[in-house]
Amino acid sequence: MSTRNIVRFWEWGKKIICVGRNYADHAIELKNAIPSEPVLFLKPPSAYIREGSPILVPFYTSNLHHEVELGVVIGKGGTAIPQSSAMDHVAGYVLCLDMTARDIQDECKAKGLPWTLAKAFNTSCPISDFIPKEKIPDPGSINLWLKVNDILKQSGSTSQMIFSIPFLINYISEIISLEEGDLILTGTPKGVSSVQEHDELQAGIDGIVTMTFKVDRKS
Ligand SMILES: CC(=O)CC(=O)C(=O)O
Ligand SMILES: [Mg+2]
Repeated sequence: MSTRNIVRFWEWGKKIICVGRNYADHAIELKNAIPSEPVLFLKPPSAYIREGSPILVPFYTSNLHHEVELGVVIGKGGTAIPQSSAMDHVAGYVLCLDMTARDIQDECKAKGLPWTLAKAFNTSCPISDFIPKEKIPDPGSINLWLKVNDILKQSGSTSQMIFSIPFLINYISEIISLEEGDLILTGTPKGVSSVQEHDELQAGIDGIVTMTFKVDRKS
């Protein structure tokens, strides 16, 4: 691993690779088929925000959704990384929100267009502090939750993921080489819902981290 400080990986401008429909209960709530292979899409590094900065509602949506997800921070790059050594490439984790303009995503799906406008806008990837790998010995068995204005909306265990973290690292790195500082969003459990200007989103991983973000509209 390099001497760069991985705890500020979001400043490096590396890739954000997102996995969709990785929890059957979420695929079902949106009436999507349960995938037999991972569904992948990308966000640009300009999507990152940290606590203290607001989530900005894009002007073109009237249905912005939260999706709480475990993010995997890559510490050592590679291509076609075998599942057996995949966890050696992980530096740590972050809690992430995959903010999604659901109305636009539905339109894109209907027209067979990519999800860029729905998923990749500025502020669409709020993240927590970096969590070193040692703090989560079993990332396949942690509980993620999200509240909107103190009301619990999402609560799910990473044990419900269809594709495990080693499987995803292998699958993604066969297609897109992974680099130090890349982030993989591993999908969201059920309970996604609409957020409005002035809402407060609080999310956490039980016993590990919490984070809070306000929703605002660009003036
Ligand atoms: C339907 C989606 O938006 C897929 C997605 O991002 C997920 O986490 O699942
Ligand atoms: Mg998602």
